Amino acid sequence: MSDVLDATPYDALLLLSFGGPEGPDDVVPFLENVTRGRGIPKERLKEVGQHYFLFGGVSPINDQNRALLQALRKDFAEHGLDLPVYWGNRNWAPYLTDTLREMVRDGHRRVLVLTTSAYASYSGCRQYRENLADALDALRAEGLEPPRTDKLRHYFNHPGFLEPMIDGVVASLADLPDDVRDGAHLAFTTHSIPTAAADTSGPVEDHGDGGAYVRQHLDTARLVAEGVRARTGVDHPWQLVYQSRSGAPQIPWLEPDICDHLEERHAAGVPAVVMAPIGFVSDHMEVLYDLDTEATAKAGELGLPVRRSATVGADPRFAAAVRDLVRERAAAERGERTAPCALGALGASHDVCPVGCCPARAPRPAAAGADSPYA
Ligand SMILES: CC1=C(CCC(=O)O)c2cc3nc(cc4[nH]c(cc5[nH]c(cc1n2)c(C)c5CCC(=O)O)c(CCC(=O)O)c4C)C(CCC(=O)O)=C3C
Ligand SMILES: [Fe+2]
Repeated sequence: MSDVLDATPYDALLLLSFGGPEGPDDVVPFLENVTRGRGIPKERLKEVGQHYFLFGGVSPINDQNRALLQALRKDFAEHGLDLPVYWGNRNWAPYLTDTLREMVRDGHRRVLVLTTSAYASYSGCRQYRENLADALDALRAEGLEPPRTDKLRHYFNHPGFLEPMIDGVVASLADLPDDVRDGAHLAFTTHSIPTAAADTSGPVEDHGDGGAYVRQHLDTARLVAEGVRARTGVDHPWQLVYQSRSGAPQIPWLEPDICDHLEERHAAGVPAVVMAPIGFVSDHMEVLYDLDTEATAKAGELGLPVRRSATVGADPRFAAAVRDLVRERAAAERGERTAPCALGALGASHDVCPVGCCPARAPRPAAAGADSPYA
């Protein structure tokens, strides 16, 4: 008997991502899409526009998602998982609403959603769910019956997400000069968010003290550091630090920033640092500019050797992890008992975001959660 993976009751997977510009003319409209109603200072927007122009106005994120799409389709086909995979973005073409419309026209009624964000937080989870709700509303307004959408759980602690990052850090360490390698510290980086958003991230019982956002990242960081120690035999000191801060300066965001951290490590006599962007799924613009350009230039001024390790991108192990998450969720929806795969101290996170999970500053409808207005 050939192995067939049952995705029932789901009939399609939607890869839901951020989106990014694909040429100079896209940059300003893209930034307008991202920042609509978010209160980002004009100066910051000009600055971030320059980051994109430095790379010809092209974010690598769309090609990275095309590669992930291919990796998922290949993995599913090779493992008997008959589930078509679609791709839509929050902030740039292919837009989520257009993709969902195509999915409905293709007859899909039960859609499983994979976001390119592994952790809890308003920006990394609920905002995707709000945009999903907007898209479902748009379809309804067009007279189409919106499909039911469910979101895959956070995968920060899935081995298929961790293992490629462990490889990445090991490779970056190997790339450092021999005389500084063993003394290198690891700086695990993620997107800074307002501390108020961090403190209310995840389910209500996790709120306070950085919330699920910080706790999940600390678990990922520890698992990667342990994986690296198992491979190299060296216990590299590590810290979780932040990057890509925006917003008004008087509002507190998570700190320290990677650049301040590099300065502090250098002053403390640390001989080298590997920057590991565990907060991101691919080497997109926040990685290419904020780490490879800005933080690397800062390290250069200090004379501190640094390397930046790779994100998971389209690694086949990540694609296999997605297949595992689909299998697990489909079985759970069918009422079967499953053993969710998750490492670390926190265990597998919830399948359905509960009421009060990662609340917005101004409440808006969100799909694919316990407070969803949709079935
Ligand atoms: C947690 C988080 C993730 C990780 C989870 C996930 O991946 O979703 C993430 C990813 C990304 N963020 C991205 C780009 C931007 N984020 C911005 C602004 C903001 N991000 C925030 C948070 C996050 N962002 C926040 C709290 C803001 C402030 C405004 C607000 O409260 O909404 C801005 C506005 C300008 C600026 O201020 O930087 C831009 C252009 C891109 C695309 C990169 C590319 O093009 O390759 C990606 C993948
Ligand atoms: Fe962002």
